[in-house]
Amino acid sequence: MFDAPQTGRKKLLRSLAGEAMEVPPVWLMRQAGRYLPEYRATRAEAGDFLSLCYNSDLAAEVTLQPIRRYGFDAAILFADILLIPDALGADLWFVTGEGPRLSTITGPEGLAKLKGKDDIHDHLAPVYETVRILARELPEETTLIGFAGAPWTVATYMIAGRGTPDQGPAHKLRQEDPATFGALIDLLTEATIEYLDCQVQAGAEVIKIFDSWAGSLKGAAFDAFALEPAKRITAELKRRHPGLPVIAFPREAGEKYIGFAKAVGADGLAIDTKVDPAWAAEHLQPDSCVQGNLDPKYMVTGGQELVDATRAIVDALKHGPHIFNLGHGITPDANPDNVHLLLETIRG
Ligand SMILES: Cc1c2[nH]c(c1CCC(=O)O)Cc1[nH]c(c(CCC(=O)O)c1C)Cc1[nH]c(c(CCC(=O)O)c1C)Cc1[nH]c(c(C)c1CCC(=O)O)C2
Repeated sequence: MFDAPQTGRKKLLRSLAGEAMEVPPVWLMRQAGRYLPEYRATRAEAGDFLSLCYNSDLAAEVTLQPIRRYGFDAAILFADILLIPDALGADLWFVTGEGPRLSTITGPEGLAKLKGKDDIHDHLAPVYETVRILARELPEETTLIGFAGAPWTVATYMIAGRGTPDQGPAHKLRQEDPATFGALIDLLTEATIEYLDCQVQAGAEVIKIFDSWAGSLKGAAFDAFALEPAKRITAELKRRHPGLPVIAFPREAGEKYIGFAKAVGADGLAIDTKVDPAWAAEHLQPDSCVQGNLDPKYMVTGGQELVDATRAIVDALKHGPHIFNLGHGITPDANPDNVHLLLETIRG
């Protein structure tokens, strides 16, 4: 931690290597999204969200749009965490205004219908091609982030067949049929390793693991199904690609954020809006680069409140490695001008 400055290296990689910076690197979750008119136009051209994900040229185009408009320090591959279940054979579709729908897994028969961990690549080839295009086309100072959902979060959608407020169906399977549940987590862990390995081979420089529903796992279940899979994925990716930086995002982990990055072997830890940045500086930054955590609501409302909240986060985290981001994705009702205000506040 706190290495000597490595000028010349990309800013985001310097933060992940442990360097504290006066002006932190910045990117936003969902920075390519519906709040941008150019995204809405490209999405209309693609037809629907999934067609956009699997159209390499258009997916690369929407990834580049926020980089052109704002000059963020990182671009994140445009794809979705649910492409893995799609590749494994769980039919996936999106209902406009509602969200994802998939076939459900309620027992061993549902699991048996899925493909193996090595049978996903034909389906995911367009994603790897998107990464290759981006590796060629991004400005040299911009870091390319690849990603996947964490096994638990992806499993919650595969088991319920949709998003759920409390991940109830996944908790039920976990408790009532631990063999099926455990086998699903193992399959997802192994498939995710192969998927992310291919993203890195195609040119992704950093990997982020999104565990959006980690907070609904408590105690030993958190350790077994949020921490352990992230640790397995990180260890295997780093074995295959020594030096690869990994960012973990066990959203709403609360006290369980403490020690998570170290236990997993992650270089960065993304924090949600509920975490106090001063607490993160004290408890999390000694172990890892901290990424976060402005409330996305400020991107809708803007003004002096946005400026003050942004400065408070930068100040609280400036003595250690920090990547500025939101605590969750930017929303479709965000005002694109507020992103300029955010960047002026951070960069001066
Ligand atoms: C749970 C989850 C999903 N997807 C994702 C998560 C984990 C993070 C989180 O909690 O937000 C992650 C995700 N989704 C998307 C990305 C691309 C990278 C990025 O911009 O951050 C990433 C990293 C694009 C997307 N994924 C989705 C959109 C909106 C699609 C559109 O209508 O154009 C985008 C830009 C769709 C999506 N995808 C998913 C849902 C529940 C929805 C519907 C909700 C919504 O419409 O906002 C599953």
